[in-house]
Amino acid sequence: MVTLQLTHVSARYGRTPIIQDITTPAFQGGQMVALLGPNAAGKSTLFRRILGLLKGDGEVTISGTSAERPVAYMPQDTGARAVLTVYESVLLARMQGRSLKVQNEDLAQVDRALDELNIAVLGERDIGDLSGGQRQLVSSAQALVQEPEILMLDEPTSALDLNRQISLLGVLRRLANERQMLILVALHDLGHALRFSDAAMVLEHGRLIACGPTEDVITPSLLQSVYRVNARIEPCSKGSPQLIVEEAI
Ligand SMILES: Nc1ncnc2c1ncn2[C@@H]1O[C@H](COP(=O)(O)OP(=O)(O)OP(=O)(O)O)[C@@H](O)[C@H]1O
Repeated sequence: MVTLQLTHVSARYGRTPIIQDITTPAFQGGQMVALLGPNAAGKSTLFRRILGLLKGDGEVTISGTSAERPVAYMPQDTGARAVLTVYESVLLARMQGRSLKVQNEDLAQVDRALDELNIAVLGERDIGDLSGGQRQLVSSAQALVQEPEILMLDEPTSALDLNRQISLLGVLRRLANERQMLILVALHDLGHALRFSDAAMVLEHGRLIACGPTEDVITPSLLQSVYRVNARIEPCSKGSPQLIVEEAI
């Protein structure tokens, strides 16, 4: 099974340190891990460091994989401008790093990714003509179609309506289990993190200040000190934890 572990990981832009000394337990395939923290905490920077796009001290250890490209990444900026249809753009994402010849399996995986995300009807549309939310779902499909063992998504729900936010996170949750895929997902909605993720990591000013089972990590005191809101967490009638925000402080 794939695992990902960070040991004293740092990253900088030029001379400015952004991420500092991050050490995590070994996250495993099948887990959904929420990457949390306020704006500018360093979430996207940590993704880039894990991908090897940024250098820095420390070790990013990925083990238990035989794939040449075990990681797929959906960046936050999904400003797609190429003149491609949705189907072509997802197929192109699939073919990155593979042989040039498109096999039936590649086409089947494109259909599967579009179906999973409920966007098969958009297949023939030009990506440049899509709405922001539609484009964001296509970006998720572009990452998913690569059949990664580790899937990293940077705020994949930020442009989606409520139905699609819940649907997407539910699909990801299921796929993590079915494919024993490790999903790392940056989220601003802590209610979604509570509902869908097994574990959470919280960054503040580039440092990891909490990491563990989500319900242990998202507490009223963390909400106060890191997110600067007064909030409480109460079970809903079905027993799952709900976040109730009272005020910004
Ligand atoms: N290319 C860059 N060059 C220099 N500084 C950068 C660069 N990209 C990001 N930063 C800085 O690094 C810090 C962390 O940014 P990052 O995008 O990782 O935060 P984030 O937690 O993903 O934020 P958000 O929730 O707003 O998306 C910020 O202060 C940002 O201004």
